[in-house]
Amino acid sequence: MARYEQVQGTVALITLTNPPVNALSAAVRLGITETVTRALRDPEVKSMVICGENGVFCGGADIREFAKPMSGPPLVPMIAAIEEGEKPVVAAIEGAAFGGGLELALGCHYRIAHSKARVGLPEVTLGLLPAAGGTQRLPRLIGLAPALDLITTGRHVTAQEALKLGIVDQVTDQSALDLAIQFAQQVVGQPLLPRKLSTRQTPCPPDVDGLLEETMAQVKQRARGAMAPIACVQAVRAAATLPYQAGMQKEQELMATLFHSSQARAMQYCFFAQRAVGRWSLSSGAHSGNSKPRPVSKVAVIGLGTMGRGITVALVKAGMSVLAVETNKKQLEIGKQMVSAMLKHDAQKRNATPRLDLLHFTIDLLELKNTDLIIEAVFEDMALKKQVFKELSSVCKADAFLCTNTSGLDVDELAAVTKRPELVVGMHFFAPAHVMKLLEVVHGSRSSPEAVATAMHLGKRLGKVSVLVGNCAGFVGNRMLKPYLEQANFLLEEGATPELVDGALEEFGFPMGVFKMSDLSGLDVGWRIRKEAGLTGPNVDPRDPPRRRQGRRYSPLPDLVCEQGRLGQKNGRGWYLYDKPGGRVATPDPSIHKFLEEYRIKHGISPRQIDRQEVVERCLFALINEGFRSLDDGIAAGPEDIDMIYVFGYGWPRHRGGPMFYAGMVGLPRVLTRLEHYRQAHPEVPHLEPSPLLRRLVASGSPPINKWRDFLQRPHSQL
Ligand SMILES: CCCCCCC[C@H](O)CC(=O)SCCNC(=O)CCNC(=O)[C@H](O)C(C)(C)COP(=O)([O-])OP(=O)([O-])OC[C@H]1O[C@@H](n2cnc3c(N)ncnc32)[C@H](O)[C@@H]1OP(=O)([O-])[O-]
Ligand SMILES: NC(=O)c1ccc[n+]([C@@H]2O[C@H](COP(=O)([O-])OP(=O)(O)OC[C@H]3O[C@@H](n4cnc5c(N)ncnc54)[C@H](O)[C@@H]3O)[C@@H](O)[C@H]2O)c1
Repeated sequence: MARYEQVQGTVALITLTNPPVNALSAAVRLGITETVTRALRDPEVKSMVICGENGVFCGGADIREFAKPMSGPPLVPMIAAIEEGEKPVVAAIEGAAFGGGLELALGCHYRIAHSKARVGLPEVTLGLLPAAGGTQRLPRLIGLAPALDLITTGRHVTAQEALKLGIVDQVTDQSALDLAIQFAQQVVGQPLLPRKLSTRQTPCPPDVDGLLEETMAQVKQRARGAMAPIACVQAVRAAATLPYQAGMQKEQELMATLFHSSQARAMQYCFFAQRAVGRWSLSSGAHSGNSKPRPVSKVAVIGLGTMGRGITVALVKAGMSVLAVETNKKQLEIGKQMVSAMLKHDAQKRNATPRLDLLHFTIDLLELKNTDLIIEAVFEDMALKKQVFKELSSVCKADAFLCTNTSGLDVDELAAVTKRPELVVGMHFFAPAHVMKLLEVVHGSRSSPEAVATAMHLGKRLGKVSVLVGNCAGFVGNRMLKPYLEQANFLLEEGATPELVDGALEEFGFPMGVFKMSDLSGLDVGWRIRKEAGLTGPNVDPRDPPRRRQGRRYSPLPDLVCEQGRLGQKNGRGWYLYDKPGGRVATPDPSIHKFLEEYRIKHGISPRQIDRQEVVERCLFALINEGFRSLDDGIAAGPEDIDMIYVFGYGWPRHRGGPMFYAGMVGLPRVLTRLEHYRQAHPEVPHLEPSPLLRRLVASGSPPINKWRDFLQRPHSQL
């Protein structure tokens, strides 16, 4: 797994050969150990170059091995042997050098990178820390502050930035390997000691303690309960305050705690799940391996509201030509100003030029005749969307794909008004669409594999995690959100406050609780949907008691809050009070507390003491329960799809792996028992009735998550 050659007479070339990313499996580590030993012993060899096959240096430790018993030579002594050897070693970095891959390169005495290469220590995103000396060598090389940044965020660094930071010694547009071989010959005989990072002092600012304290405070706030970023700061602190060997000891101790943690398991599950959801399949037998996307170069976006603007920005940033359509000149001008400002702002942050040349604006649908793919983002109104789809079907070229960004309307109903239902799919972006990484691609009953493949591929081009889902009200994400929101409202009725509920959910790891999130989205959005569904407003069945609708318990609290003119952040008053309209700082509002008290008195409810555990269980187990139903209905293909939807679209903390993974961690029998308990206490809430799939899984001994698919009633039936 490591090839050995002698080149240019005196250079030993060691090539890592473990496709696709040359991960440091046991066999690769053995290969490196043996070849380095051979090169050090061979008197003809004066220097060495280490590179990776197929244009990738190394993707780091083999993550798949983490779940198995350790075998093969460990990384730390292997890298130490390279650094301690008395022959210069040059790392030729092409493609990527991540995690253990960069740590291996840091053990080498010199690093040459190709201009397109990227380096980084992303272990923190896997719930770990760089434990092959990365936390000790990188600070010694580039200084305390930049090392803290790189290691606690795990961000990828371009070759140019790596050169600026001093991580690499040279960058080339030509072959990094050729330059490294040349370089390896030139440095023979030069003193090696200064190149051995373990012998250096970490460059530190005068107030080391101040920097470390400040970083720790920031990291804790960002971490939302994740342990790894905190351990990263502790390990890097050791590089600034302890001798190298003691620092290495600290690194190992901290890693030992993280390595077996449930958080690390959750984050590594996310790593593979993110890749697995790209491999979609349909009940027809079509799948990502046998269905080709059609090339798309010209895209149109219909409607430049909140979503249309974000989608347009995302498309332009991906280098695509976009025709943006509005209803009238005034709306078009507003949209144009906003999109241009967003692109300029984004370009400024990246020190780049905004690609305004890719943008075209029109109010004339006839201009769409050459467009390859259209994304509709007009108001959430079925009649309007049908009218738009009918027009699109007649003006666009016959093979153009027609996509809708609807949050939950029936994609089949829209497809039915067109002459090409097979080319209609949902592309459900999340707000803000140029920032959020999730894209739900909705497969209608007549969508062709080519349409699915094209939408999934377009999502990938936009840097999104595309997840294929079936067509039902709310698809997967919003369908599961419904019982979650419902439970939160019930908890308010029963005695909780918005800040108690939000506090519990934020402590769990969400960036914001359900009421803050609703204030941010605008409370009128849900109000409008509930009015249309006949849950509030003039269409309510007059025979329904105030807290019952359509045969089940209903909380009118959100409707009453809207009726008071409290629409959320946009007008400065919602479940919380804001400093100003559009303000972001939420403060608890005594008038909301008073309103809740009066509501309870009016409806004869005696408030109870509600604890955080109940909040988490009622809100999240209800959501998870709906996840099991979505799986059993064939709306979601597998638990990984649901988990990626929640991690990338709804702020589910990655270190808890997603709702379905979390259910497995809590234990399916416990989730079932608690749902049964709450269902008994609230018999009028059908969402709390445990799903048949959950019952089947528990009855079968609660198999691990990767076996759940075997228990589905109708796998993929809606896909
Ligand atoms: C006590 C024990 C002490 C241990 C010491 C630890 C030392 C160290 O600090 C820990 C680490 O290095 S932690 C590691 C730190 N390193 C990282 O976090 C880097 C992780 N990797 C990446 O970020 C990306 O893969 C690249 C950017 C490298 C390539 O991107 P791209 O070109 O878009 O390709 P792609 O689609 O992403 O991947 C292609 C296939 O390769 C697979 N695979 C990839 N890396 C793997 C790995 N390390 N392993 C296994 N497999 C890995 C991937 O799953 C996929 O296969 P699938 O069957 O389809 O699932
Ligand atoms: N806002 C969100 O968080 C969110 C998230 C995901 C999906 N969605 C969905 O995206 C769609 C758009 O939502 P939004 O929040 O951007 O709405 P919005 O009200 O902000 O914008 C809708 C825009 O469509 C324009 N429009 C209306 N009819 C049109 C027509 N015939 N031709 C061209 N333009 C027309 C309007 O002028 C307006 O600018 C909806 O289906 C919504 O459910 C919204």
